[in-house]
Amino acid sequence: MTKLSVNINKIATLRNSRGGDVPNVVQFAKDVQRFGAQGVTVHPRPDERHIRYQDAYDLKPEVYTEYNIEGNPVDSFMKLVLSIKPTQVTLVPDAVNAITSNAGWDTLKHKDFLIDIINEFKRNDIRTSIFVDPVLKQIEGAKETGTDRIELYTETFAHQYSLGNKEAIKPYAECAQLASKLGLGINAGHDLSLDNIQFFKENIPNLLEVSIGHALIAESLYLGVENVINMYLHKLK
Ligand SMILES: CC(=O)[C@@H](O)[C@H](O)COP(=O)(O)O
Ligand SMILES: NCC(=O)COP(=O)(O)O
Repeated sequence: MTKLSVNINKIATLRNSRGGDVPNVVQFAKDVQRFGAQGVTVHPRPDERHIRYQDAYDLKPEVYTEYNIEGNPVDSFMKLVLSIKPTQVTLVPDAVNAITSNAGWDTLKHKDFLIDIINEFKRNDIRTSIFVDPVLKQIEGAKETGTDRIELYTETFAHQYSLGNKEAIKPYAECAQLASKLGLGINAGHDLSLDNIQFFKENIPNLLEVSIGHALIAESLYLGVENVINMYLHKLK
């Protein structure tokens, strides 16, 4: 079975656009777990434009499934994760001003840095995962860092699949096979959706967890809007 971890960054983005507390991110996390999600993911960025550091603390007592905190291990992020002690930390090399994550780690170039950071989290009993492109030598490099898991960066797959190119799964399947052989756990995320998730899952052996945010929230709007319009119409009769 592959676990679904719901990335709730978009809920924070919507809340922040009005400055109040609607929608409430903690309530949303409680609800997705009640509906069956097996994890909650947040990706706090230093500018806190999406999820805020305080949200990550507030979520800690309410996330009774797997709590996954993603981000670039700058000092403030390290401090946050080490004090919350989530189930898993996913290291992502995102630039401060990037709209969203747009590349995996160069695990060869940053090997020593990653080893130090991963050791620190493992000393604190936090499972580690590192965000990587589907490139075999990067998986081998990931193994050298001592990480428990990798997260395959699925943007290219999702884009190519939407264009009808099913061959785009190949490098992911090859990397997953290698990762399994090396004893690395396999997560995946970025732009996974109701359209592509089944095909991805069927072709990736030993897929432990996917984290999904952007598409899942957009799909929830579409799949829920008819119901909400009808509720308004009913009250306006
Ligand atoms: C690590 C990753 O794949 C990203 O998708 C990220 O977690 C999403 O974060 P945003 O919602 O802030 O773009
Ligand atoms: N790690 C990927 C993630 O948390 C969600 O990415 P996306 O579904 O918002 O693209």
